[in-house]
Amino acid sequence: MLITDSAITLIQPDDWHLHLRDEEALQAVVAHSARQFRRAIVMPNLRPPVATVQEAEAYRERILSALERAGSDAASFTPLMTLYLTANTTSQEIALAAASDFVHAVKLYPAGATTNSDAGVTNLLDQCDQALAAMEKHGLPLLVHGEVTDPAVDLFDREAMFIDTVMIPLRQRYPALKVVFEHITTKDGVDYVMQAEGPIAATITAHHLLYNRNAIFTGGIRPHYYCLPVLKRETHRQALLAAATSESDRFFLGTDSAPHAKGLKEHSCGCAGCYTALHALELYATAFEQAGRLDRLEAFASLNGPAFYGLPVNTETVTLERKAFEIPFALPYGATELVPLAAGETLDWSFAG
Ligand SMILES: NC(=O)N[C@@H](CC(=O)O)C(=O)O
Ligand SMILES: [Zn+2]
Ligand SMILES: [Zn+2]
Repeated sequence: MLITDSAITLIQPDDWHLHLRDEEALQAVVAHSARQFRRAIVMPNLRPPVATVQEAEAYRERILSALERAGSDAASFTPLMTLYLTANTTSQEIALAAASDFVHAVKLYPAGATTNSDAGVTNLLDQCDQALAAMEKHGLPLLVHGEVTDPAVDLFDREAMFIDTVMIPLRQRYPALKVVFEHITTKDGVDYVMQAEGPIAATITAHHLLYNRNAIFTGGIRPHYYCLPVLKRETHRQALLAAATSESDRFFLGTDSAPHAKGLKEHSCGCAGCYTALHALELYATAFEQAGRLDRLEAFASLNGPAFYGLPVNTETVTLERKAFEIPFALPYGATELVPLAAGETLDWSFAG
């Protein structure tokens, strides 16, 4: 990694948690991720979900075709596919996934926890024993949206509650299962991942490193800062920043870039998700610089993820220049528009390729 007053050059990063959607939405966003990242773990929460290896293969083809249509070099971006865990996921399907060279993980959505999670699992340990045992056996990681869905539990406590009621019993029953605690948002999540035994890691988004929950309510309600798990208080943001910039190799980059049409965000019941694929590395660099730890960006963005997934580190490098980047107010999104996170604001870093 090379850091000067005017630029940072690092091994090309990967995005270990990304929503690419499908059809015209996919077409609108895929080139943004391919511009900055070499690979991305692609979330399977389509409608209907990507639940089988065959469906993942077809989705992968659609992603590669969209890239070509967007004029990107399809060989320069590798979508790493995931399966959506359901009560019907069989151990045979897990074996097929593990044997394939393009499915890299299985995603747990607790039913009702987030966007397109209604096909998800209502009771993980009761419903998914065969699949989890097979994943543990084959070394296929489980990616977890770690929030309980009990409406009686306060929205801001759902991640902490998940650790005690699901994560700990899950990892007791399957101690060799590789688990990624996705988009962690709390000090509780950080503390758990830091001290837990066995194969566990966590992704952290740029928005959870940059903002606390006040961002959702600054001078009025700001739907483009609403995502799940929801932004938390400042003490939690500080814990996330400390973890991301720490010596621990258990934390890595996952944007959770989650596009929703402008009209569905600015709505009486607005969708959860922040769009960051356009300017992901600029946002992460801003957060790491604020912490005075730009020197830790490469490990977080480019080294820790491949190590956990057992994949090679990328060979290309990318450069960020210290040059103002004005975030557009809106981007084309099929027949509608997409509002990127922090639209209209200016960042100190620009991606230079
Ligand atoms: N993060 C979000 O707020 N939304 C994601 C789903 C998810 O990752 O939970 C989406 O698909 O829109
Ligand atoms: Zn999620
Ligand atoms: Zn997500």
